[in-house]
Amino acid sequence: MIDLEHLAQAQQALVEAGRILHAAGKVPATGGNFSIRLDERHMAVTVSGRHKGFLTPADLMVTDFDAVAVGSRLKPSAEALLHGQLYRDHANAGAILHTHSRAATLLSLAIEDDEVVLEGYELLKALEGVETHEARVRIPVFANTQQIPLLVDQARARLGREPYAGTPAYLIRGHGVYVWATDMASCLRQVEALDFLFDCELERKRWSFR
Ligand SMILES: CSC[C@@H](O)[C@@H](O)C(=O)COP(=O)(O)O
Ligand SMILES: [Zn+2]
Repeated sequence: MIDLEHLAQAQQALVEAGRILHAAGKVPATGGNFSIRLDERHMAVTVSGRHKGFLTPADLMVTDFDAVAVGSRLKPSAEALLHGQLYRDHANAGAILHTHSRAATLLSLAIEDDEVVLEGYELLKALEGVETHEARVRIPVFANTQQIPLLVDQARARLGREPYAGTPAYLIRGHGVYVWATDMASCLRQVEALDFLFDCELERKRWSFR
C-alpha cells in the first residue's frame, strides 16, 4: 500500500525540482525525467512527454520498478526503467533526476573515452560521500540508444562495482545525465555541482590544459 502522505510530499518535491531545473535551463522542451522512491518496490515518476518546468501532480504517477503503472492509465517516462534499475540496485537511492543540460550533453560528445574522471575540484565535496578535493570521481558514459532495456543492462553491469561503486551519476552520449542521491535536496545539489564540474571539464578541453 502506497503511503499517501509520502506520495504527496514526493509530488511536491518533484514539481519544485522541475521548476528549479527548468529555470536553470537544464530541462529544455520536454527533456528530462524525475522520480522519488516511495517504498522498496514503487516510485513516483514523471508522466512521459510532460514539460518538466510546469509540472503539477497530474503530470506525475506511481509505477513499480518495472515501470508498470499503479492506479493510472497514463504512460510513465519513456526512461522509467532506468529509474527502476537504479532503485533496485542501489538501496540508498531515494531520488533520481535526469537532465539534458548543455554541459552534460556537450561534454559527453567531446570526450572519446567511456568515462569522465573528475578530480582536484573542491566542489567534489558537494557529492555524497566525498570529503576531499583529492577524491577521484569516475562518471561512466554510455552510448545513446532508444532501446532502454539495453541501457538498463549496461548500467546494471557497470554501476555498483569498482571503480564505479560510489558514483553518483552517469552520462548518456549526446543526450544528458542521470543523477541519484538519498533524497531530492541532495540530488538537486549533486546535479548543480556536477554540471558546474562538467562545464569546467569542457573549458579545460577548449583551452587544452589538464
Ligand atoms: C524531448 S525528447 C526527450 C526524450 O526522448 C527523453 O530523453 C526524455 O528525457 C524525456 O522523455 P519522457 O518520456 O518525457 O521522460
Ligand atoms: Zn532524456
